[in-house]
Amino acid sequence: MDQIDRVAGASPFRSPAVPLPVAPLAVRVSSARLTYGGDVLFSDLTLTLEAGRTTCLLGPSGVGKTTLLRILAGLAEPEAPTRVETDDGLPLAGRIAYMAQQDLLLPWLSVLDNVLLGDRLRRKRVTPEQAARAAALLDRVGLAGREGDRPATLSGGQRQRVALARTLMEDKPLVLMDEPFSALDALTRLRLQETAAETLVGRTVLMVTHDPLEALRIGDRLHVMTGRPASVGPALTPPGIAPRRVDDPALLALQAELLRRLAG
Ligand SMILES: Nc1ncnc2c1ncn2[C@@H]1O[C@H](COP(=O)(O)OP(=O)(O)OP(=O)(O)O)[C@@H](O)[C@H]1O
Repeated sequence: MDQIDRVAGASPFRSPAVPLPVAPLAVRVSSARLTYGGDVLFSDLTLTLEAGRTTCLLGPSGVGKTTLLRILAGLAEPEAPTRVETDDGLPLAGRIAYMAQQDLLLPWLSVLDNVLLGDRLRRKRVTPEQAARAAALLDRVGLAGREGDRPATLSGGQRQRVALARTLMEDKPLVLMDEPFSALDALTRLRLQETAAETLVGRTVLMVTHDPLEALRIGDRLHVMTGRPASVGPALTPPGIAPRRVDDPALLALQAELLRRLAG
């Protein structure tokens, strides 16, 4: 219980969240259609991401959650009449931070340089302020002191934390995360849910997860995706502000409802 109380309270990582000035952005995917080899994965699927809110997407393995995320990221090509729209009418390109299921760290770069990868790819000079922010994020994900190490010397969970720090480092209004905490032990997972919730305040986030309690802790809108062709069910909206306590009775009641929806 002590440990649960601790993770339900203040974050044990030392550095404060780094507030980033981005305007909230609402995004809507509608009439989405995608087929793989004649198999209709989804047809006429709609999902709305409210501005500045965290939407969690759950559903059975293989239903199409990653594919939907990849459509938003511009990495999968949907078919007509799919529409991806933003409330400011501007394209999404260049305004997305994407954390894939695989950590996608570059093995020849240090941990710190992997966190700074976005700026490197944009060929921008890394300022001392950015390097300090990257180091602070590594501290927040529990990797202080590992800045100079290569990814190969880290465990799977540590690599996933570097990928999370890299995603949090990106100053983007839309953040897409595909099972970002799946490789972590239970307590680290709870702590990093808090770090993500605190650091992503004000961003529009879509997070895929298989963990109902995780979705209830940090999601504002929870959707279950089911069926073939798949559809996205109505939102479940946990009360209060993320990160919510794991022992909140309201969350436990909603968890039962979520499991019912997952069971179909
Ligand atoms: N590039 C591809 N070519 C052909 N089929 C694909 C491709 N990508 C995904 N699929 C198929 O589409 C379906 C949905 O895959 P997707 O990865 O989106 O599911 P998911 O819900 O994210 O699953 P999981 O929870 O296991 O990650 C699966 O049947 C998968 O085999």
